[in-house]
Amino acid sequence: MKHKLVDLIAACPKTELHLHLEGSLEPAMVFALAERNGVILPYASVAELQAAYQFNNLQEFLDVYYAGMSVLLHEADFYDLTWAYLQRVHQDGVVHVEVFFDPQAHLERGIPLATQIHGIRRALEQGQAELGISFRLILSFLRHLSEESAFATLAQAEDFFPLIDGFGLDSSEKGHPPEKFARVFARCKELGFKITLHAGEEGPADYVWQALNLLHTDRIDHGNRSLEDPQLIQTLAERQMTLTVCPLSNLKLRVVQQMEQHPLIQMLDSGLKVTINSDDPAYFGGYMMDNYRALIEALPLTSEQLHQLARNAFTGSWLSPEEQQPHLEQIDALFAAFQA
Ligand code: HPA
Ligand SMILES: [Zn+2]
Repeated sequence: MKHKLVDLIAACPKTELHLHLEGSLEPAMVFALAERNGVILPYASVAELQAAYQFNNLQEFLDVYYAGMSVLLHEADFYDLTWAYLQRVHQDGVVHVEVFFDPQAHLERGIPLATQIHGIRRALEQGQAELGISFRLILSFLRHLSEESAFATLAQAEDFFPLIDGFGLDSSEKGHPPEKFARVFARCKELGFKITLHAGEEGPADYVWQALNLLHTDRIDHGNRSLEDPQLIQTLAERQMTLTVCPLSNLKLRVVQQMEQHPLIQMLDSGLKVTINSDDPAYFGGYMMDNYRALIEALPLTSEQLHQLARNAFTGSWLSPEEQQPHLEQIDALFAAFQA
């Protein structure tokens, strides 16, 4: 039975709404780019690097994540990274992606924004043309840095506004609440951009409240700790706020202790609009279908719940209703055929 549900979701068109491009940097590519760019790595082999992928919390992961991206120097590196990701998720039936990149982490290393954006966009446009994968690109601010740094990055991004679809907030959550960035995100919204904020991954439910009511976010990334606050659950459900949940990430970063304990079904039963995403697939053990497979294995998910998850990914995306429609029709037809 479970394998039939896996086959069903595999056949569906899927969208990924929570993906850090730098988190799709596979160990083999770290080594290939290190060699190409003459970067000396503190690891002797792919296996040794992979052995470092044991995390007790978000910060332990972030330390390895920022170290890993030190091999990204040239436009071609950002292109190769993004193109490898698109080719990989094409195999998983992903037809639309809304991906983050972390420009401050590269600017700090002296990599110009133009280098980053042109490499990423070249791959995204090729993915649209050759793989039929539509996309949105989200510039994410690092919350462990200051709001001034975010404002400076926004100023640098001005020349590239036509190439950017929205702004995000990621990195070390605890001690860096959304309110720290209230002014810069107000400016992003004034400029007409969508925003999506990591909140309630490790940080408290109050950070999710701030993201909603103070920053007027268009989406919540993770949001797991919302479940600690019944009033917040009700508000998120009433507003049909999209939550981008990342099951394998949650397991690897110990947001949940076992996949069997993942609160996904509780979230669905509470009326929350949740979606399935891979976050940093090179570090957390898998891409889109690996996340679905792990959930289907561990939880008593019904086909109705999977249908809801598949639809939420599109209705929670920044595609127009007209762009969503054919994908939703295809999903509905696949589930109707399954249930018949
Ligand atoms: O899961 C994450 N949380 C916060 N920051 C991040 N940066 C990359 N991945 C993550
Ligand atoms: Zn994330």
